[in-house]
Amino acid sequence: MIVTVTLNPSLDRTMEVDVLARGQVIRARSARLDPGGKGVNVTRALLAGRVPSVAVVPVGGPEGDRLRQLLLAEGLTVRAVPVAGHTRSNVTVAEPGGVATKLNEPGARLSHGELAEVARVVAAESAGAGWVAGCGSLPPGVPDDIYAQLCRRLAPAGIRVAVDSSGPALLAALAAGPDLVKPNREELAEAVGSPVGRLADVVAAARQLRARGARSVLVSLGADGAVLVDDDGVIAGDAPVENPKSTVGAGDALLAGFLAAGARGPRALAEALAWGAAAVRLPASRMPRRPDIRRDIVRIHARPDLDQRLMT
Ligand SMILES: Nc1ncnc2c1ncn2[C@@H]1O[C@H](COP(=O)(O)OP(=O)(O)OP(=O)(O)O)[C@@H](O)[C@H]1O
Ligand SMILES: O=P(O)(O)OC[C@@]1(O)O[C@H](CO)[C@@H](O)[C@@H]1O
Repeated sequence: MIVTVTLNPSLDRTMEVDVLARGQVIRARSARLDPGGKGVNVTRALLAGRVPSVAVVPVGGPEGDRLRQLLLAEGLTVRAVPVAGHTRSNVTVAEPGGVATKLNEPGARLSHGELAEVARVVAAESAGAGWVAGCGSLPPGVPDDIYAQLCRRLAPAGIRVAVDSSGPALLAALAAGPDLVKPNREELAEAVGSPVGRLADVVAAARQLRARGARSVLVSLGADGAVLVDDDGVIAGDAPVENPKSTVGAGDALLAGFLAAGARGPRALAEALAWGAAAVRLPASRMPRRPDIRRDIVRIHARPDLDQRLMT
């Protein structure tokens, strides 16, 4: 069982346009609504891969009701904690070739009591779970060390914690020794305070995160694939996609695939890359189902070329 915690879930509205031009009225070719938020997407991907998972989310207002309905319609197991603020709506403007521009709201403030209730539900759901994944940005009112608190609370029970976040929330989590963190290239650069232009920079930065407390670091690198730095060393890989449709949620699918495959070694990295690539071939933040996943396109590099310059 994998429990996901999304403190700042969203309704994700995606509009397809020919070209995004600032200051213009742009007529969208199509619009769709998906349930969103990083942990929510991880549970959606796990469900599609038939891996048991439950999503814990605060929900509020008509937007929160809609989010809950969409999740239930997809067949997710959801523990929705009612809150006073309204669940946010995030907008993606999708251009041809998989170029996505995202506008993410800050999200509704969570009160101290609401956060305590979410924590109570997470603790209850986590009993017997293999992993708890804390994913995404923090809404107003939530302290930066919330993921660190999660690690400290669950570690004594032998429950492993994965954190996919950015900025101060990621930095604070490191100090509590998460079993896994999944930064993308920008989040990694921000965490170490220097750019990562080559694979060698990625590896050095990932080692820094390990030195600060993370057990394993899975870095997602867009079209450049992903790198895993853990107790066993460094492995990298990629899975080329010719016609990317949408990269939104690809990092969540990657994390889901990694956890589903045991979160260690080349097999888990390969599965992660297969799930990430499959998400990129689908529109908006649709999560891949089993038939969408192609393992034959994955390339694993046990001894990656560290001089390699990153493309994306
Ligand atoms: N253009 C692409 N071609 C092939 N694979 C891709 C491409 N873009 C992303 N991927 C796959 O998806 C994974 C996640 O992508 P990325 O690094 O953009 O994650 P992210 O920024 O965390 O995404 P999100 O926050 O939207 O979930 C990559 O590690 C890779 O496996
Ligand atoms: O604002 P955050 O929490 O960083 O990211 C939220 C979000 O952009 O992430 C998901 C894709 O990974 C989307 O479903 C959602 O809109």
